[in-house]
Amino acid sequence: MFSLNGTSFTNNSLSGVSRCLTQSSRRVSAPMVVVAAVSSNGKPGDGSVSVLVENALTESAAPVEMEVKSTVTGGVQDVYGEDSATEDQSITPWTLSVASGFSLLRNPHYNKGLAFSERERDAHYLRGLLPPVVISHDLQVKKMMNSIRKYDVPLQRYMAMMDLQEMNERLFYKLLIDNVEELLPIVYTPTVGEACQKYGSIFRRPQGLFISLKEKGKIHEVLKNWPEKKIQVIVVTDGERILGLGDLGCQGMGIPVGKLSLYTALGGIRPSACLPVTIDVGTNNENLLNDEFYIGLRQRRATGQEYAELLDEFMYAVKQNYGEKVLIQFEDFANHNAFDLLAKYGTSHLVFNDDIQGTASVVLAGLMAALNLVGGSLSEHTFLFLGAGEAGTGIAELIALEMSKQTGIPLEETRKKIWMVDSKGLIVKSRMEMLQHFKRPWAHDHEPVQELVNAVKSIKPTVLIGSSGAGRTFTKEVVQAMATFNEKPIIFALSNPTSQSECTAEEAYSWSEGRAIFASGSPFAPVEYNGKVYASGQANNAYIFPGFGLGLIISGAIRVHDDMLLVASEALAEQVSQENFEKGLIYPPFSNIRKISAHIAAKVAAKAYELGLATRLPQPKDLVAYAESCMYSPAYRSYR
Ligand SMILES: O=C([O-])CC(=O)C(=O)O
Ligand SMILES: [Mg+2]
Repeated sequence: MFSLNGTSFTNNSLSGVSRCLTQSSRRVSAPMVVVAAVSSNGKPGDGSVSVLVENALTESAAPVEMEVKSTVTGGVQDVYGEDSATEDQSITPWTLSVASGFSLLRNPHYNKGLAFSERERDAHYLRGLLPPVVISHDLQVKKMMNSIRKYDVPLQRYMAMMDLQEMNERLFYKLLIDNVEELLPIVYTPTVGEACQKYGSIFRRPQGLFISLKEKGKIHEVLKNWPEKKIQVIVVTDGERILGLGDLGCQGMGIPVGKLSLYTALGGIRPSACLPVTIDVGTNNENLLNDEFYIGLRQRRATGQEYAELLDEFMYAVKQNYGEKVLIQFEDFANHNAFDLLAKYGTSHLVFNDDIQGTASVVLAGLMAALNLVGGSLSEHTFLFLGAGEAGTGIAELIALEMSKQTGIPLEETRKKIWMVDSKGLIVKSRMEMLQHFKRPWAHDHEPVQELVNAVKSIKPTVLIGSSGAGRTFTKEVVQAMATFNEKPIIFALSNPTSQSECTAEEAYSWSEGRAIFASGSPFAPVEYNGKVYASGQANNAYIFPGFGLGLIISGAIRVHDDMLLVASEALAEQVSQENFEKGLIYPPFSNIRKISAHIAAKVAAKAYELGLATRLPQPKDLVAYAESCMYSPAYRSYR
């Protein structure tokens, strides 16, 4: 037992410490959690207890350290844990794990490797377990980047990053944040796509929860097996449409893991609040079914009622375990489920489909910015999509909505400025009967047209967007056609990873004689054409979802609304500087992403308050500053 500000606590009631601190200390203003309480003399018994507290929302703000003189009779040494009670009293108030010595070095959340100070080495039984040198966090980053750069193969770099995440979480995030432009293509598209294809062979330790048909009826209990209790964001896939790579079944797990590492690095959500989930209902991928190293259920995909029941059980178990403010991001579901799931759970849960809504918001932002280069308003442009799935129709709908808001013209009319080509050609009224429901709003009056190039010549779009998942479909003829009737054709090749991109940056610039305004879903290196260097933007939902999620969390939003997507687009477009425009860029550099995310979060949160969907009251006055103050920092905490 020990006492703090006149209140006594036992080992297992440390949650009380944070409440006491929150109530009584003037140094602690935001909701705080106790993250470590240790006796500084290193022995059970009398001594002083040093308590570390930090912002309960996102493990942000430099941790406040308080020295508390007290009597420790129960041996409160080397106790680490997190209090989840600050936010939601219904969740188990205190979880603790004991780590010192060797096990502290093996615990990725608390391990600092060679950065443990002399005092910490004494206090935590680390003497002899580490070589004598003590190095700084910055030097650790430099050292790690040095060794990662020695690998020539991107997948090896990916595996080195995953190993680091398992070894020292704060070093992993500092590396990612400090070198975001270099490491994004490793932990995210395109390399994450290859990692998913080979996930069975490279799988080492679970990084998220696998919920398969075997877990039916037990999902509530399965969620309890996850070590973290205070979850704020779940990214879930069923692996049926991983990027543009198709059905990768259970091996799709790389996607939720990658997306959530960006939630932390780019959006400042604390790692322990993130839960990657893969729902395994089987796979229709014959290669995987015949692969002896495949890690998923060896059966064809369950569909219909069996599928719906598993998803339903999952959705309700999530709400039961984590409350109604947990954000569930659907990722890389096939079209036929993605739209239905969003519609079904959009009114009962805080859900967001990144491929439909996140992609839409990022593309709309790029278009808003591109208008600065090409002129005209959104409704003066004509759009043609190749691919009428989640991304294509999601983007189209958001563009139509924005046009309608800007002009007052009804949505049914603004949609007529947008055309789509799918695998059967131009979507036209005569095909209506045979069309899936999400394609129907885009069936306009026109003769049937089979080929994309003929559709381009006939519709004469000012903007061409590829969202088909099929690579190399913007041929020379297509790009040249765009360049004949547009001074500056806007061309977005959104499909991922790079192998599925509709065309390369080099093709877009050379075939349009350097006139295209080009952006792609996966990154391309700058291109030299006729002595001039062209850098293109990455129209990837990674610009939006981290800040969007942060905005929902800091406002305590209970539902996602389309107007939040529109303000997120505006916030992103506002971050494109004059200097960026001068280089022909329509997206800001990723190196500014945390600032960008804070701006997106502030606008999304403001919209949540305006719409009456926010529950965290009162509304902070300066939402940008508040968002920034809530963001997770990978700085090491000192354990004294
Ligand atoms: O993951 C990415 O790079 C973008 C995305 O959501 C997808 O392609 O499905
Ligand atoms: Mg996706």
